[in-house]
This record gives sequence, structure tokens and C-alpha cells, in this order.
Amino acid sequence: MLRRRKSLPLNLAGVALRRQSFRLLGTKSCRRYVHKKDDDDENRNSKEGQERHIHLHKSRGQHILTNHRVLEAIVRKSEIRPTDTVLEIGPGTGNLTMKLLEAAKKVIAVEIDKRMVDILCKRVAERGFEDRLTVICKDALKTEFPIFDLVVANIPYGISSPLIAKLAFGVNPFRSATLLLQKEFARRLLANPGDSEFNRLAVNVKLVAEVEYIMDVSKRDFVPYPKVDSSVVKIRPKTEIPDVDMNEWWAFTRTCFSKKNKTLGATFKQKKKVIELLKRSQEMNIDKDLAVADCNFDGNDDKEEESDDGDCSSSGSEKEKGLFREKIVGVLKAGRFEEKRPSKLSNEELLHLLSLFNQAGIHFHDQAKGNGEGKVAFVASYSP
Ligand SMILES: C[S@@+](CC[C@H](N)C(=O)[O-])C[C@H]1O[C@@H](n2cnc3c(N)ncnc32)[C@H](O)[C@@H]1O
Repeated sequence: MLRRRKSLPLNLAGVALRRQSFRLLGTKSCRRYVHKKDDDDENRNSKEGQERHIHLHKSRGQHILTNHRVLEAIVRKSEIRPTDTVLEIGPGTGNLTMKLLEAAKKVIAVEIDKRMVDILCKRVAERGFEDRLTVICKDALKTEFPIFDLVVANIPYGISSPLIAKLAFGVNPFRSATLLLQKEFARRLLANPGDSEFNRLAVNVKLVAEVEYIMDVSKRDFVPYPKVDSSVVKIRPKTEIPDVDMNEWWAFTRTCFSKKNKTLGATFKQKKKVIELLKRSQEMNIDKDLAVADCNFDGNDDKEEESDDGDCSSSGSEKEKGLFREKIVGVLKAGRFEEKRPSKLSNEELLHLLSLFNQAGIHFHDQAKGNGEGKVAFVASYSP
């Protein structure tokens, strides 16, 4: 259904918003801004009085960071070298891009919105930086990134999980990713075992990277204000990572964290879980080994699961189910994991439990593996 935009009170038009170069002219859901030349553009070649109009869409996370001190702090904390190629996801109108271009050799900007790309390219050309900027006008989750040294970005918060997974588990080696994220999301990423925010996201990212808190950023530093505050974190890929099959690790942590505050004994003994695992093992038809698959690749870890009864009548005899359940419980008991809760376990402990399952011939698999869509699509579909 179409909703009419509210007409504007006359005295709002032309009211300059804060110290920056945007004026608010529109409604809540879709706001229209006039991007005027900013202080940096002032002494350059931009035409006097030139203005760029744009409607910002919340659905695309279009909150423009306008505080120059924050932008400069992000660039400083990114430790960019003059020889670096920086990947920026979601450059928007280019406030951060302009500062990155001053510090780096090259910037690759991936932006989904063609209107933003047009503004960005004009702005960059006015400063004579066009030779050092490559713009990819595509969805960052569906694009194969070229080689880069660093990521620096104020990303749309809606794609935080799959984007971090794509970077952390992707094929491109890089030094660090300095990202502006929703504050609560950043806290989860930084959480340690035992913290209330600790979840599967932190477990999986910590397996392959170190995460450092950099600073908080107020919602008032954006136009329009988002509902939430933000934090900057720096993610540094580890040089050495455990020798584990990542597909199996993701399926395993999804199973463990399906109820993160329940004991592992309670999680793995659920009738529905045992039957589902056994059903998968039959489908996988792997010799000797019992295959355990978790088909809910994009589920919410913190959500309570549905009832314990599923329609699994075709999943083996009662005897088979009983034996399989005993095998799982035997592994948990032998490793003293039965009474432990995943939210309190370190990655070393989880890796140990996975190796005990593997030694008992129990493996974890995920449907996304081998789906023929290539690695980029695979990592993009992953949600920690
Ligand atoms: C939070 S704004 C950041 C703008 C700018 N970097 C700044 O700091 O002011 C996010 C930007 O990401 C873009 N965007 C949203 N979804 C995207 C996607 N899937 N791939 C690439 N860009 C996306 C939006 O159009 C928007 O320009």
C-alpha cells in the first residue's frame, strides 16, 4: 500500500542540520536530503552552490555518518598504509571514501544503490581522485571481492552477520577490517564465554579472527538518526587457525547453540534432535560413520526450538534411534560435557567435543555444502 508523504512545514525547508552538509526535507520512512559541498570540497573545483538531492532508504540502512571527527578517527584507527588497497562496503555519498582516498593508494567501493554511486563518482572526480577509486555497483553479499589489504566501512547493519562471515571465512587474505556496527551486535562479537551476550556469532568469528573494541559512536553522528547507537570494532584474521572442517564446525556449533543456555546433555538428548540426526545419517548414506546434519543453516541461535515431537516416523527403527542416542550421550559423558552449557565453553573445549564426536564416528554436515553455487554464495548465505 502506498503511503502519502507528509507535506513539509515551510520553516523546515532550508534548515541546516547540525554542523554538516545535509538538510532534512522529508518524512520518516524515506528522507530527502540535499548534499551540499562540504568543507573539504570548499577549496576545490566544485561548482558554487551545487547541491545533490537524494532520498535515503532505511531499508538499505542509509544512515550517513556526518561527524568529521568520527570519520577521521575511523581512518586513523584503521592504520592505513600509503600502499594499501582499501575495500569499503556501502560508501553512500562518500564521506568516508574521501578520507580513505587521502590515506590509501586505492579504494574499492561496493555500493548497491546506483544513485549513491553517481554522487560518489562526481564528488571523487571533483577532487581528482577518480583514478584511485574503483566502484562496484552491486550487492556486497553477492559479489566476489577483488584483492584488498584492509576493509574500512560503515556498513548497513542489516547485513552485518553474513558480511562478517564472508570476510572472516572468505578466500581473500587481509590485514584487518575496521567496521562500524550496531552497538549490541558489536558487543556480541566481543563477548567471551560466560558473558550474557556470548553466542554462536562470537564462537565462530573467534575461531578465525581476533576482535578488538575501538570506540562508540552516537546515533546523533548520523543523518538521519538511527534508532540505535553504534560501535567501531577491528577484526584481525588469525595467522593460524585450527585444522577443522569449517562446514562441519558451523553445523556443530549450530546444533550446540540451538539452546545456548541449556546443558549439552539436554540439547542432544531431545527426541526430535536425535531423530533428525539419525534421519540425516541415513540420507547421507556414509559407510560406517554416522552422519549428523543440521539443516537449519540460517536459524536464530537464541530462539527456543519448537516442541520435541516431530514427524520422523520414517527415520529408522526405535532400536536404531535408541542406539544412536546412547552413542551421543556416551560421547558427552566421556568428555564430561553432559552438564555443561555451550554459552560457557571456550573454542578449545568445543573443538575437543567435536573431535570426540568424530572419534565415535559421528559427523556434522550442512545442506549448504556442495550446493554448486560456489564459495562466494556459500559464505554469503552463512549466518553465524
Ligand atoms: C550506513 S550507510 C553508510 C554510508 C557511508 N559509508 C557513510 O558512512 O556515510 C550504508 C550504505 O550501504 C549501502 N548498501 C546497503 N545494502 C548494501 C549491500 N547489500 N551491498 C552494498 N551496499 C549496500 C547503502 O545504499 C548505503 O549507501
